[in-house]
Amino acid sequence: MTSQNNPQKKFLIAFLVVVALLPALPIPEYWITLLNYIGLAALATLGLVLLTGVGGMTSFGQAAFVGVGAYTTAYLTTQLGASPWIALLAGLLITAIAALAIGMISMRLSGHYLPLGTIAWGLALYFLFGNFEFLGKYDGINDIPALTLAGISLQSSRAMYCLIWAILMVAILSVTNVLRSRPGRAMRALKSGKLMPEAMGVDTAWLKVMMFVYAALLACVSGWLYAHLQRAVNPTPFGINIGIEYLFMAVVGGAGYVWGAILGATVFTVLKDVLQSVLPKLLGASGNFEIIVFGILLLLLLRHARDGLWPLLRGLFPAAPPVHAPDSAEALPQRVKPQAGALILQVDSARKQFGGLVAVNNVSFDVRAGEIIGLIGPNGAGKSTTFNLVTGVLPVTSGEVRFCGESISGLASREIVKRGIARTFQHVHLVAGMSVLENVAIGGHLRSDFRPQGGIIASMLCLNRNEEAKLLHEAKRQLIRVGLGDRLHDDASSLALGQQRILEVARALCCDPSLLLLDEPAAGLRYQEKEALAGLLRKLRSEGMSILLVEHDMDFVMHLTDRLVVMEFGTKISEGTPQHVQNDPVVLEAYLGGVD
Ligand SMILES: Nc1ncnc2c1ncn2[C@@H]1O[C@H](COP(=O)(O)OP(=O)(O)OP(=O)(O)O)[C@@H](O)[C@H]1O
Repeated sequence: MTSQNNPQKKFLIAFLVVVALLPALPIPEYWITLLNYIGLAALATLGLVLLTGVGGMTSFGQAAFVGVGAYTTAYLTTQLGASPWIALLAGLLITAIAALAIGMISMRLSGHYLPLGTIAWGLALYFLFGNFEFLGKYDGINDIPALTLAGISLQSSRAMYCLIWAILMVAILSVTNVLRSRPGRAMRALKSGKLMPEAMGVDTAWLKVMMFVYAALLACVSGWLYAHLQRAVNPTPFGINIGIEYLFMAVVGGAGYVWGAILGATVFTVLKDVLQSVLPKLLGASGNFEIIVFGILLLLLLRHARDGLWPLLRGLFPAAPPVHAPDSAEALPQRVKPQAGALILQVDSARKQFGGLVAVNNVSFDVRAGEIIGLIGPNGAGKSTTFNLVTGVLPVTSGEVRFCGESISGLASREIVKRGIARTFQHVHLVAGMSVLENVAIGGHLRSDFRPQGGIIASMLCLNRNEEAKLLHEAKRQLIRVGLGDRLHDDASSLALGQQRILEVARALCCDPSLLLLDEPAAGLRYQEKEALAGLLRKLRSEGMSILLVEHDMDFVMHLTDRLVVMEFGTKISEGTPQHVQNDPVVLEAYLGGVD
């Protein structure tokens, strides 16, 4: 541990001591009960932080999974006499299966269809609880036994407080561990869309389902605790309006921050409690007036503090230490690179039609190992479309793309990067709020000992230290290689555009590619930045890297590339050395409208 993280550690220890000592202090029972409900709500909200705040997937159905946990233990303990701890395992299993099934359908929805989908299954589960005879219909199930742990009864609310907050702290720690590791970096990358994470080898659809299951399991534990605290369940606390309340807590606390779950749950629960007792007295009538106040507060919050309250308070607390790369670590395995001059990429009569428009018309060219090839042409010539055919963003209409002799036509981006083609983007795709080092580490997503689910579980339990050390060390090595070794811990979005593009090259290098594909790397760069980028690409070529770049900047490509492929109206019109292309009348005609 460095001295840098000592204040953070001290703050955390102080917080944990306060949380642990609270039940021993002469605090009124009422406050302990309120703290219990805050803890339960924070646990369910933590799942939404992961799902909505980190992953960008809005769910109104979180309360339904709280219900699954609560009803499973209520039924098994009262009707079958099962131990509550066995019932917890059963609840987790049922939740995992249900969330897997629901997630596989709803996580594929995008835009407003996803929240609508979550409302649909949230309502469905609510009515299921209320209509099954064996679950007591709308009356629910009573006489749920109190929990016992190692022979000690947890009947009192102070005893339940200890269990609820201990579980909440473990959950916070597990989510924090995940978010600071390989699968967590992929999760954090999801918010900006799936294009970049898929290009780094992330199976985004599966990762979203895993996040959904993780969030549902947290809700299930909250429901299990609720049932044994309340000793009775009915469908009301698991309805869609409570799902909206959890979402409200996540937004109020700060949907992108794990500690925002506790803050949001505290603010909401306390405010609701106060408003429910004050407003009827003030207005002289009974009713759910607090909902009107919450609506107004939410509007004000979204207007003035979109990221919730936690970012406003965060400055008062010591910052979390940045993720560090170790000075030495075992090297990650590297693929065997093709011999210099070997044919690695063959674009063979590739054609792409968008309806009646032929964007790429039977284009053929090759790339050999150790070459820099430029793909140029006027606006609308079909360069980006060709780039997308090679990187798997678009499928070819006809023709073939082969990499190292294997056909890659029709493969998804994440399959193509697996084979050794890594890319950068015309409009840089970096994860804001994440350090330069962690952004580059996303490139090493596939270079892991763990498969996706295994990776999440290993990260939760801190079993991934060795893997993380190797990965972060590799990211640091690539950053030093491209000349950004002194910016490791800066926020990636604080870099100048030229450095951001170089960062993208480092991230692509972290994929261990045989071929680098760069989409307009010089776009928007100043002269010195272009010089620095060209110098880096020459250095990579001298180290044996093959590079294919799409570019508009003639000066940049003429001084850098070994060969150029020129396109116009979707067709290849010339190919050869920069000198040859520069003097080709067909090219001059395309660019300047004639040799004169
Ligand atoms: N998804 C799409 N749907 C329909 N038409 C498209 C699509 N993508 C590209 N096109 C069309 O295909 C043609 C080639 O576009 P493309 O973006 O590949 O050209 P480009 O050479 O990269 O141009 P620029 O240099 O301006 O980016 C254009 O006429 C464009 O409008």
